[in-house]
Amino acid sequence: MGEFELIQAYFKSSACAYLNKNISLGIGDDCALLRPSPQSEIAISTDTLVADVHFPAKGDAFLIGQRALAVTVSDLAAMGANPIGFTLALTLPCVDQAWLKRFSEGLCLKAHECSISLMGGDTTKGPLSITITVFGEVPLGKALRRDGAQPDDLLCVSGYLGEAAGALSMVLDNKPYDFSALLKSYWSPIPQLVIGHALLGKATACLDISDGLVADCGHIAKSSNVALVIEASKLVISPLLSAVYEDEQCLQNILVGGDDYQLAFTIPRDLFSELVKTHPSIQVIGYVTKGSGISVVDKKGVPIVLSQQGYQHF
Ligand SMILES: Nc1ncnc2c1ncn2[C@@H]1O[C@H](COP(=O)(O)OP(=O)(O)O)[C@@H](O)[C@H]1O
Ligand SMILES: Cc1ncc(C[n+]2csc(CCOP(=O)(O)OP(=O)(O)O)c2C)c(N)n1
Ligand SMILES: [Mg+2]
Repeated sequence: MGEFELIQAYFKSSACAYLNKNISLGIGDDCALLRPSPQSEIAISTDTLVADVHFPAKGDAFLIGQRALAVTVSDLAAMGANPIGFTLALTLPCVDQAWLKRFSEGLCLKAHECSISLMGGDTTKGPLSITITVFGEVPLGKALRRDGAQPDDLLCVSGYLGEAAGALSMVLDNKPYDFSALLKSYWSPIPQLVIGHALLGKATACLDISDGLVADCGHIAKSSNVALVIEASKLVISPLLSAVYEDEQCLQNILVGGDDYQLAFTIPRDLFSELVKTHPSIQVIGYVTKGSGISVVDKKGVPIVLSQQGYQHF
C-alpha cells in the first residue's frame, strides 16, 4: 500500500472527514479552506505526540488515536473555542494496516465526541509521531486568555486532577484498557469544551493542565502579573486515585503529575456560585493575590515545598 492509498483508505474516506458550515474544502487539495463565522476569531493550536514520550509506542493504536486528538482539542476548550476542524501530520515507521485501522477508528470516535472534522494532514516515514493542529472559533474579543487574572479572584479547576498521572505506571505495564477506570483518564481525556464555553465572559484567565497543576498555574501568574495561591486542603481527591494511592502520593499526582486536561481558571468571587450550580464538578482550589509566582500552602497557610513543579521536556 502506497502513501496515497493509505491516505484514501484510512483518512480521506473516514467518517470524520466531513465538511461543515466552517469548512468549504477538506482533504485532497494543497490547502483546506476555512470559512469563519462573522464576528468570530479563529483559535489555532498544535501538539506533537512522540512515541514513548507522550504515549507508549506499543499501546493499542485505537487508544493512541483517541488520546492524540483529545489532548489537542483540550487547548480549544481552554480558550472557550468551538471546534471546527483539525489536520493530522502522521510519521510512521512502516505501513501496518491493522494499526492504521485501529488508529483511525480511535481518532474518529474522539472527533465525533468533540464535533470536529479531519480536514487535511501529511504522511511521512520515520519514528512514530503524531502532530495534530486544531482550529476552532470563538466570539470576537472573548477568548479565554492567560493574562487577565485579578487579585482576589478565585482559582478553580474543572474537575478531579491526578488520575492520568496515577494511571501512568499501569499504562507503562501495558494493563488492558478496562483493567481500571483510572486508565480511562490517561487514554481518553475528555476535553472540557462545555465548561470552557460556560466560562466565556466570566473567567479572567484560563488554561488546560497538561504539564501539571503547579507548573501550568505558574503560566497564568506570569502572564497576568499576579501571584496564585493553591490551598492544598481544598484539593478534592478523586475516589479512583485514593483507591490506589496513599494521601501523600495522591497530592503529588494532583499537584505535579500532569496529563490531566482539566481546565484551571480564575474568576471573580461573585460569579462562582451561579457557575458551580450548572457545573458541579468545578472546585475552588485557591485564590489570586498581588505579587508574583505560585505557592502551595497547607491548611495553616504554611508553604509546602515541592521538588518539581511539573513535566518539562528539557
Ligand atoms: N516551536 C514553536 N514555535 C512557535 N511557537 C511555539 C513553539 N513551541 C511552542 N510554541 C508556543 O508557545 C506557547 C506555549 O506552548 P505549550 O507549552 O506547548 O502550550 P500548551 O501547553 O498549551 O500546548 C504556545 O503559544 C505555543 O503556540
Ligand atoms: C508513556 C508516557 N510517559 C510519560 C508521560 C507523561 N508526560 C509526557 S509529556 C507530558 C506533559 C504534556 O506534554 P507537552 O508536550 O508538554 O504538552 P503541551 O503542554 O504542549 O500540551 C507528560 C505529563 C506520558 N504522557 N506518557
Ligand atoms: Mg504544546
